Order: sequence, then structure tokens, then C-alpha cells
Amino acid sequence: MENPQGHIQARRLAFGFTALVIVAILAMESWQVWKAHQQEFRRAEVNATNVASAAAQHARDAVRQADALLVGLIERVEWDGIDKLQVERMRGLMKRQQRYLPQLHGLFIYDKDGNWLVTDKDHVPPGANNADREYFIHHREHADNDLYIGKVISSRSTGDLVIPVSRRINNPDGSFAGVALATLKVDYFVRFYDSFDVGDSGIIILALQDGTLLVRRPFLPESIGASLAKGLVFSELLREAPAGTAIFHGQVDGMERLFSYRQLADYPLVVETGIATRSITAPWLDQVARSAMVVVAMIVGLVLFAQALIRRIESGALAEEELRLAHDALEQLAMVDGLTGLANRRRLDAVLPIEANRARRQGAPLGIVMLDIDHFKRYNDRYGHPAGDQCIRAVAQVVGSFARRAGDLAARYGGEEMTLLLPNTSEAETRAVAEQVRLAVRELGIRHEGSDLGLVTLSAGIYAYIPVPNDNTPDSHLLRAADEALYSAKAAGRDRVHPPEDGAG
Ligand SMILES: Nc1nc2c(ncn2[C@@H]2O[C@H](COP(=O)(O)OP(=O)(O)OP(=O)(O)O)[C@@H](O)[C@H]2O)c(=O)[nH]1
Repeated sequence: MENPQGHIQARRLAFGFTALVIVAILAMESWQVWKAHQQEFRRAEVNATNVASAAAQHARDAVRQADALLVGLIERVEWDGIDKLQVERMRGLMKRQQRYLPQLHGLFIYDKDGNWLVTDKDHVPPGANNADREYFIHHREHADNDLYIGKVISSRSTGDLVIPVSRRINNPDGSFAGVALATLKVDYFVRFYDSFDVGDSGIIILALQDGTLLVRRPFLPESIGASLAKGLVFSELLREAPAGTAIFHGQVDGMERLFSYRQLADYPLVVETGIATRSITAPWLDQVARSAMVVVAMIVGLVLFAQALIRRIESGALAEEELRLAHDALEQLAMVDGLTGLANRRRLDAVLPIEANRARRQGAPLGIVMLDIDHFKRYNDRYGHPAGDQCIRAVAQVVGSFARRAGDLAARYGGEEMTLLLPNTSEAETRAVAEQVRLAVRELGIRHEGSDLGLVTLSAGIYAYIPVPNDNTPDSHLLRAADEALYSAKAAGRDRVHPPEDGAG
């Protein structure tokens, strides 16, 4: 039969294995989730970088084309002399150029006082003067011939938001003669930026190098002209590298985004693309939710399976325990006499060699008493078999009550014959016990008309086995010796113990 300890171990093993599988599933799933998170961000980073590159290229092309125009116009103006400007011819030239450049809002030439000398526009506001414009002041006060890109302004000719791109016009002596200006439509950039997929809440920004915002997608009129100088890109990142990516909260709306930024090599412009981290994580979260459901289902299935397995192990353990108890009970029953409750013959046969060997080992005597109810056939015949059973039970109870010491055994030898096995008991002591049993049975006072005394009595034969060195007396001999003494007691008249104390038969 299996050890219950084994079941506890099997149960622990089932628990342990299930826990291990669950931990492994969770670890694998966590790793997958982490990897997917990394991938989503890498993909977003590549996307943001590509958009930033395209926006940078687009801005550079738009400005370069306008600048090329300005350089051509200035060359003409300076060659002809600003006082001798052929206004109509120049306007025609400007109009033609304008058609090829969709980003162009207008072309303008101002004299040294800011007066409009020529423009591609048909309508010139009366008394128009741009001497107050930032770009005009810049060129008047700076002798260099560099391109100047100014903050977004509202056009005086159309009201549109435009980015001024300008150069200084010099007199032959190098003194300030005026300004050539190209205005770029903010809308042109917004529309281009709208063509990119940067997710919900994604932004694309074009700004001056000092952080002044020129264009923003989505377009927020109030944000135009705002300064991003204190933002991470302008205050720190651009100082370290002209391009890169970073995650931070946007300055305008405070939303966390993954930003890719890039400073243009040729012009003082910076583009930034920002993809909201929540739109990066949204599909990932979807995936996490889906796989979490699968994992939960797997774990629930596993736990149910483990529970079923453990229940099976436990019910197996219970069944085995019941079986063991039943077996023990059967074993017990097999060793006990059903009528009297004394040990049965099988038990006596099992115990006798054990006690005989013990006696041999210890050199101690082993007392044996064989007891038999007198004239029991007559009792049965007179009172009936059930009453005979009752009588045997009563006598057996008396016999059993004399198995008092550890190792003593009272057994039903068969029929109405019983045996007392008394380890470590001398012949005299054995006789004394047998005598007490005999007297106790008489004292039961069971009527027996077929007996001389009119009472149930018994006869006893005793034998005390006293082992000698190298004794090889067979065990069967011990019982036989007691049985012969019993026969002798019967023959001598019954209701007595043989051999008697004085050795007389
Ligand atoms: N009621 C009952 N009778 C039994 C049982 N076992 C044996 N007997 C009877 O016991 C009687 C034994 O008779 P015998 O062995 O001839 O001897 P006896 O009548 O006891 O006479 P002595 O032993 O010579 O005194 C038989 O009639 C058996 O049937 C039992 O379990 N119950």
C-alpha cells in the first residue's frame, strides 16, 4: 500500500508544477509585452524621424526657392539702381515667378524708408510702409547680406499669415537701399504637415532657431509666435546635437509625446515632430488586453486542471486509506474468533512460534493451558445449539479474563476447547492460573443437567515449556503436550487440572 506521505508529495508536486507553469507563462507574456512595447516605441521613433526629415527637407526647399528668387531680384535692383527701377517690368517678372512657387504668398521690394516700390500684388494699400517690420529694421541695422527669416506676421496686403524671408538691398557704396521680401504662406506648411500620419494628438512644428514658433499642426492661431525657447529641445537637446529624439511633455499643451527634432543645416530653422505616447501605447494596450485575456483563460484552465488533478490524487489517497482500514479490519477479523472474541486458531498458530522463540532466547518458561468444557455434547443436546453457543461465550469470557499480562493470549482452539498461552510462566504458575479458571467457570453456576455436578465445568491440561540450550523441540509438540494432559484430566474424571501438583495422574 502506498505511503500517504507519497500523496502529500504528489500534491505538492502538482501545486509546484502548476505554480511553475503559471510563473513561466506570466514571465513569457511579460517579456512579450515588454518587447511589443519597445517595438511600438521604436516604430514610432522611426516614423517621427522620417516625418521630421521630410518636414525639414520641405522647409529647406521652400525657403531656398524663395531665396533664389530674392537673390535674382536683388541682383537686378542693384544693377539697375533702386532709383531707376522698372516697376511694371519687375512686377511682371514677380508674377511669373510666383506661379511656379505655391509656397509663395508675395514678393516685395521696399526702399530705404520702408515704402513699397514694387510687389507682385495688383493692389497696393495707399501709403503702405513697412519700415516698422522687424525684418526691415534688422536689415537696416545689419550690413550683412544674409537671408533673414522673421516671425510670422499678418500680411498687410491680404491679411494672411505669412513667414517673411528677406534680404538687404545695398546701394553701390554698400549703404542701405532697401529690402527684398518674399512671404511664405503658413497655410502651405500646415497643409503639407496635414498629409502625414502622426496619430491622434500628433504635432509637427516649424520654428525659428531661437524657438519662435512659425507653423504648428494642428494649427493653433494663438500658438503662432509663441516661444519654445524654454522647452527641452531648444534649451538643452539642440545644444548637444542638431537632431535626435526624446520623450517629454509638450510646452504648448503639456501632452507627453515622443519628439524627433532636427535643425536645418542651411537655414536658422528647426522642425519637430511629436507623436503622443498615448497613441503609441494604445494599440499596444489593445494587444496587452487581448493577450491578458488569453493568459487569464490559460491560467484559469490550468488551475482547474490542477485542482481536478489534486482532487484525484486526494480521492486516490482516501480510497487507499479506506482500503487500508478495511484491510486492517479484515486482518483483525481474520485473527479473532467470531463467537467468543478470543484470538482464533490462526492467531494462536502465528503467536506460538514467536513466543516459543522468545522463551528460547530468554531461557524463560512458556506456560500453555488447554481447556475443554466437560460433557458439552450433552449440554448441546439438552439445551440446544444456541444455548451451547451462549455457554461457550460465557466460558470464553472467563478464560479471556485470565490473559492478564502483556504477551498472554487467550484463544479458541476449536469447538468448546480453548487455550491460554502464558509467556514467562512456570509450571506451578500455569497450574495455578488453570486452577483459577476452572474454579471461575464453576462459579459461573451455569446449569448442566448432563453433568455429575449439575453445573458447567471444564478440564484443563497444562504444559510449561522450559527451553534448554540448543533446544529444537517442535512448536507443535508444546500444544500436543498440553492436549495430552487435558486428555488425562478428562480421563481422570473431568473438572480438574492435569498434571496435578503432586504429579499424580
Ligand atoms: N453449540 C456449540 N457447540 C459446539 C461448538 N463447537 C463444538 N460444539 C459441540 O461440542 C461438542 C463436543 O463434544 P465432544 O468433543 O464429543 O466432547 P464432550 O461432549 O465435550 O465431552 P468431553 O469433552 O469428553 O467432556 C460437540 O457436540 C460439538 O457439536 C459450537 O461452536 N457451538
